[in-house]
Amino acid sequence: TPEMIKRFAAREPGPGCDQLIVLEQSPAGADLFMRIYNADGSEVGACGNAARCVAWLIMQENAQQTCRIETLSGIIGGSATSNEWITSIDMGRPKFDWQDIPLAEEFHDTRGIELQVGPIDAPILHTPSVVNVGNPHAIYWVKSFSNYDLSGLGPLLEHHPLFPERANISLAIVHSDTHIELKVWERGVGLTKACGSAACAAAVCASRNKLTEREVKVTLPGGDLWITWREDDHIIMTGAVALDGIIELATS
Ligand SMILES: N[C@@H](CCC[C@H](N)C(=O)O)C(=O)O
Repeated sequence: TPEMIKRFAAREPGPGCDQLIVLEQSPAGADLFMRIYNADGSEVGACGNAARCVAWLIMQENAQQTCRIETLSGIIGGSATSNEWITSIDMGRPKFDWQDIPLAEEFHDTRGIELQVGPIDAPILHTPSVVNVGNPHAIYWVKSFSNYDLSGLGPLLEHHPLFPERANISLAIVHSDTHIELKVWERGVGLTKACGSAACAAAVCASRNKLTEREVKVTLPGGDLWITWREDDHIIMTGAVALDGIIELATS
C-alpha cells in the first residue's frame, strides 16, 4: 500500500530510498515487469537508475549480454558493456508534444514554455524545456545553482497546475556542448542525488535547443551518466551500478 511504501522509503530512521522497485513476471514477454513506486507511494512509468540496476541484476544472474524490461510506459532494453559495473539502457524515444508530457494547456513549442517563477519583469526562473521520457520533466537552464533554493521551488513547480500529473523539476547548467550539470527535484521524492530519467530529459532538451551535441556527460551530485540521443530517436543512458547499498540493507 502507499502507506507501507512511505514507511519503507523514509530516510529517517533510514536508510530509506528514492524508489521502491517491485519485479514481476512480464505480461508482454520481456525478462521482467518493473513496477516503480516513488517514496510518497505514487506509482510511475520510468526510473532510469532503477532500470540500470535491474538490467544489471538480470544480466548478471542469467549471464545475458542484453535484457528487456517492461514498465508502465513500455519496454526498455538493457545491455552490458565491456566494464562489468557499467550498464547501458535504451530508454526509448522522448515525447515533446504538450499532450504527451502532459501539460494542462496547449503549447506548440515545448523547447521553452511560459512558466516563470518570481516577478513578471524579473523572474527568478523562466522558460523551462519540457519532455516526457516515460515520465514528465521540466528543465530550467541556469548559469549557476547558487542563486536557487530548489528545495523551496521544487515542490511549487512539481505541483504547478500546468502539470496535471505533476513533474520532475531540474536545474541544468550547460558547461560545454558535451557536458551538463544537473540538480533535480524529483516528483514524489524531493531533492535527489541522482535521476537517470532527468539526465536523459536534460540531454535531449539541450540538444533539441542546440545547446549541446547529441552525446553528453551529465553530472549529478551522485555521479556521472553518459547520454546519447541516437539518430533513430532512441535515448541511450550509460552509467555505473554499485552493490554497497544493497549489502548494507541486507545486513541491517
Ligand atoms: N520520481 C520520478 C521517477 C523516478 C526517477 C528516477 N529516480 C530516475 O532515475 O529516473 C517520477 O515520479 O517520474
